[in-house]
Amino acid sequence: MRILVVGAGATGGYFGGRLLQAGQDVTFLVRPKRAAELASTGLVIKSPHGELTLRNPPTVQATGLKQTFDLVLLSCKAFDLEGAITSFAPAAGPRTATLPLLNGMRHLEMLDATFDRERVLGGLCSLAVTLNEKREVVHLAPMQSLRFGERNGGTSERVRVIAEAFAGASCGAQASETIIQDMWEKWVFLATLAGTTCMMRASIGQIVAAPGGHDFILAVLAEVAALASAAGHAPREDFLSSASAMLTAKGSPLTASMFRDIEAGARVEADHIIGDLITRAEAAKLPIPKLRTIYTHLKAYENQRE
Ligand SMILES: NC(=O)C1=CN([C@@H]2O[C@H](COP(=O)(O)OP(=O)(O)OC[C@H]3O[C@@H](n4cnc5c(N)ncnc54)[C@H](OP(=O)(O)O)[C@@H]3O)[C@@H](O)[C@H]2O)C=CC1
Ligand SMILES: CC(C)(CO)C(=O)C(=O)O
Repeated sequence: MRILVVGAGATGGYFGGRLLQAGQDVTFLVRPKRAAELASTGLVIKSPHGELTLRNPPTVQATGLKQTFDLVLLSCKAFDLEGAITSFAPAAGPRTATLPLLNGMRHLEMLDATFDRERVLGGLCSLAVTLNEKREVVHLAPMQSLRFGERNGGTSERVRVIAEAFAGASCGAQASETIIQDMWEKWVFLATLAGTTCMMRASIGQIVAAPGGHDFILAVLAEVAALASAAGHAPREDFLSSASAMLTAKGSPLTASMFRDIEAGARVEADHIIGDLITRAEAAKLPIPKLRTIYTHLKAYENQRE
C-alpha cells in the first residue's frame, strides 16, 4: 500500500515514522523548510515506546507530486487545510482513501467538497506529541491511539487493508465501526480540555485545585455534550463518565496540544475547535455561555499574535 502522509509535524511525523519503521511504503508531503530539516537530521522520534531516527525519510513537495497513492494520512492543522488540499489533490485518484487526523469535524465537509464523500474516511488520533526546538517529534506520554473507519458505519475491504498496513506499526491504530460517534466524543473531550486549559493557562490538576475550577470544567463539558446530542451524537455513558473523571482528576498534568501551541506563541485552531461549536449552538438555539467566553479568549489571543 502506498501511503502519503501530508505534513511531517507532531502527529504526521509520529504515525508516519512508525509506519516507516514497520517497513511500510510511506512518503511525506512537506513544504521546503521541513524537507530541508528532514534531509539534514532525519526524522527523529522520542517516545516512551522507543526512540527512532529515520535517516532520509522519503519526502515529496507539492510540485513533485506526479503519482496517486492508495492512502493519504492527513495531519495538517485546520488553518492549513485549504492549502494542503490543493497540494495533495494530484495524489488522490478515484481509489485513494483520505484519512484525516485533525481534531474537530468541519474538515470532513471541506474534504468532501473536493474529493467526494466516499473517498474520505473518518479518523482521529489520541496522543500527546509535539515538535521540540530541534524539530524532533516528542511523544509526551505513553497513550497512543489512531482510529479510522467508514463514515456510514460498519466495515469495508479498504478499511481492512489499512488496518493490515498499520498492524506491524505498534502505534495503537485500530479500525472503528462507529468512527463518526468516536470523532464527536473526541471533539467533546478535546474542546473541553483545550478550552479550559487554554483559558486558565493551567493544567487540569491546577484548575481543579482552584476555587470553582472543578465546576467550571464540568459546565464546559455539559455545554459541548449538549451540542453533540443536538447533532444526533449524544456521548455514550461510559465515555462521559471516563471523560468527566479525566477532566477533573486531582493533580493531573493533562493539557491540550492547543495549550502547548499557546505557550509556544503559535497559531491555534480556534475557529475549527471552538468557533464551529458556537455556529452549531446558534443553529440549534442552545445556550453556551462558557464556550462563548472561551472563544472570545482564543480570538483575543489570535489578535495579540498579529
Ligand atoms: N499534537 C497533538 O498532540 C495532537 C494533535 N491533534 C490534531 O492533529 C492535527 C495536526 O496537529 P499537529 O500534528 O500537532 O500539528 P503540527 O503543526 O505539529 O504539524 C502540522 C504539519 O502540517 C504541515 N503542513 C501544513 N500544510 C501543509 C502543506 N500544504 N503541505 C505539506 N505540509 C503541510 C506543517 O508543515 P510546516 O512545517 O511546513 O508548517 C506541519 O509540519 C491538528 O488538527 C491537531 O488538533 C490531535 C491529537 C493530538
Ligand atoms: C485529546 C488530546 C489531548 C489527545 O489526543 C488532543 O487531541 C490534543 O491535545 O489535541
